[in-house]
Amino acid sequence: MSTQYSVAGSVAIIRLDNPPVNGLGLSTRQGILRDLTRALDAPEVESIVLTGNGKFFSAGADISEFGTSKSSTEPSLRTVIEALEDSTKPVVAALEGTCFGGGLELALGAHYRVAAKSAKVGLPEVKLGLVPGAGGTQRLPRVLKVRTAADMITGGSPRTAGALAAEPGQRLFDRVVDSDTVIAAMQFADETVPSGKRPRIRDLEVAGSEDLGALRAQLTKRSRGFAAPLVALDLVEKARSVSFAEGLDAEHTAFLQLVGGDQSAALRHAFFAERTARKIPGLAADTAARPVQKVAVVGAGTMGGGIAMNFLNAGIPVTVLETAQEPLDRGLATIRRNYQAQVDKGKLTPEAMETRMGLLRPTVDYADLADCDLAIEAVFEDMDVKRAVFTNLDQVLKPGAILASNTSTLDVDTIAEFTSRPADVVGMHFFSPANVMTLLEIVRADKTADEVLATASDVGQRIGKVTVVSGVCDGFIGNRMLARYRRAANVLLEAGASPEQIDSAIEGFGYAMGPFRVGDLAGGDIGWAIRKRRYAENPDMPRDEISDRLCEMGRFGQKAGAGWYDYEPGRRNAIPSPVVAEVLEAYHREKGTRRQEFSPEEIVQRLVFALVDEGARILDEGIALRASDIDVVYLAGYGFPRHRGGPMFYADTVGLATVEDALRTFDAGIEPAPLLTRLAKEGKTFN
Ligand SMILES: CCCCCCCCCCCCC[C@H](O)CC(=O)SCCNC(=O)CCNC(=O)[C@H](O)C(C)(C)COP(=O)(O)OP(=O)(O)OC[C@H]1O[C@@H](n2cnc3c(N)ncnc32)[C@H](O)[C@@H]1OP(=O)(O)O
Repeated sequence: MSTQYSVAGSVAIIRLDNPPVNGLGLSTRQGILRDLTRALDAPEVESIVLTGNGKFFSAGADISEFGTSKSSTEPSLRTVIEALEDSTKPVVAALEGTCFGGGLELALGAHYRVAAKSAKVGLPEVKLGLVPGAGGTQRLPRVLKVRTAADMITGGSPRTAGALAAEPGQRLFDRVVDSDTVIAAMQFADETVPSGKRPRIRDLEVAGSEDLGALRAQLTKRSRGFAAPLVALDLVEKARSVSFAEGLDAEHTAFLQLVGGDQSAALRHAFFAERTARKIPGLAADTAARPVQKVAVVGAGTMGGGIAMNFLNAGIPVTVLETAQEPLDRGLATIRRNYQAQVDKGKLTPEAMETRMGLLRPTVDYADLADCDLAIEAVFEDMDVKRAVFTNLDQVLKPGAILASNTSTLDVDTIAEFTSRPADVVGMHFFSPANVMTLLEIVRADKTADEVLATASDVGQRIGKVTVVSGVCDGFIGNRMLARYRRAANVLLEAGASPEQIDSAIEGFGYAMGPFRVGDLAGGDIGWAIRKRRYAENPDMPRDEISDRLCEMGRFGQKAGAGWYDYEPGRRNAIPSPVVAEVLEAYHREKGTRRQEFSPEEIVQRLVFALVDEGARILDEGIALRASDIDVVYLAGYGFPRHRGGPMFYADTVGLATVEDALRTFDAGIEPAPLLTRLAKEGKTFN
């Protein structure tokens, strides 16, 4: 059983002990009931303390049990919670570390709660496409302001016990301490708990009548088809209008409906996929990451500055190198300005900002990098420039240091050959803005050593990134698939669809922005320059005629006040453009083609299945280690709707045979990826 029982004086202590996070799986639920019975039967025991292991009270229900018989095998979590409530001896929950989901619901079943001020409590079920399913929607509004409870349940973000205890009228915590929480709970049980009094949250009324209309409007606007937050809000509002028992039943019904649905399956897939992506199969068992205590960043531009901030935020000293003092000063000023903006918004204290800036060492001299354990190059995407940088790094860095390139388009194998130590070279592809985007592609070159790969992955996680290993190919995983996605959008445009039709269809699927609104945001000038260079290098290359025409008109997007859409001065809302409409009409007149009509469903299929087809090729070539890694790349780095699980998971839910058939229909000239065809034929899935 996954609990430990002990008695100190007249207090029984039930300690959850189910590594790694005290998930409330069946064995833990059984252990709590067994120990509770033992405490109730022990004449020397007058009160009971329920606690965790210091780092975790509990991370909630065992998510891996959902979909198995264990999750609905008694004792259910509700049964355990009701047993605590009905205990004839007072139960005090001692909350330390993380207390999430079913873990908080368990604590709400205790008669009293003593928490460490730093304890983090939350109901993150919506992030899994669920609602709290063991009374959280009905108990939390009885001990906090309804709006606070609603925000926590519909948003899923945790709060500290210290912050919640400061809320006027809160009845969630009976004590919040800075000292040892279990001892404080024992003392509370011994000295403060009135004999015989065992208050139950379920007997309280929901206090206050705050209007939740504004929250509902906000959730509705942001939902983009994602159901759980609004279902959760309905349940919180129900807590005000029906009996506790009725509310509990409504919650249980809602939970069962959501846990059996596609959106929760997708989000649970995403949760585990991100954690699986950290694991690199095939590494030698004794592979250990090298220590990284000092980092160098070469290039203080937008990417270099953002990359440096990741390490400064993690308390890791950074030496930033530029070729000359002026760009170096400019880069440092940008970093300082970014931190100041966070201070101005109250997201960072001035002291923390100065601490981070104090870890930053600027230089124009490569010799100053000699003591760094990892150097990350973030300079112009030109192989000659990379050669110069890596030649210098190879000359100055100490043996064992790791040389990483942030390149998003160039061959890391080639870059490795610029050095005398190709085994120490790896790609670390950050996404802009590098201090904000969570995805980090770790690019494994042919000669990259196992421990270098492990180190890059480990460092990525230390700075809070979602890391995915990619092999070397043009665009690695994400950008290679993006090129297919954009091509599919252009094919639709050339066949007759408008930018707004395409964008609104994919945004209805759940993307925050469609490809043309993204294009206007990013700006069309850089892409145009790359296309012109490639046209010159390869005259037979098919032209992106419509895009080229808009660029020739100076319509580079928001920065130019016009692009695929028109924009009012100083505003960013995209307005369908008569000019673009005329460009499209002229294009079809010149081609002698009739504009075709496309349903939103077909538009979505064409764009998403193009991602799937390229993902299948990437998987088949071994560029990606797992289909779920591809999903992680698209969820963490490319705005794929999280409640769809990623392109490969989505294809699994649609059915690979359906995907293959559709691809053949859209373009008879393109043979779907062999892996896709093979799996479809065998009735299998990617994940
Ligand atoms: C289909 C029919 C089903 C019918 C069911 C009927 C049953 C009805 C009863 C309903 C009861 C509902 C109870 C409740 O309302 C529901 C829940 O509690 S859902 C879970 C809510 N909790 C969460 O979402 C928290 C998820 N975890 C995290 O956010 C983080 O893990 C953390 C807790 C903040 C810790 O972060 P880190 O320290 O970074 O650690 P990791 O994230 O790397 O995790 C370490 C390790 O643990 C695994 N893990 C974490 N949380 C869970 C979990 N809740 N369940 C299972 N496993 C978990 C994680 O995957 C890692 O594993 P590893 O990669 O090391 O193998």
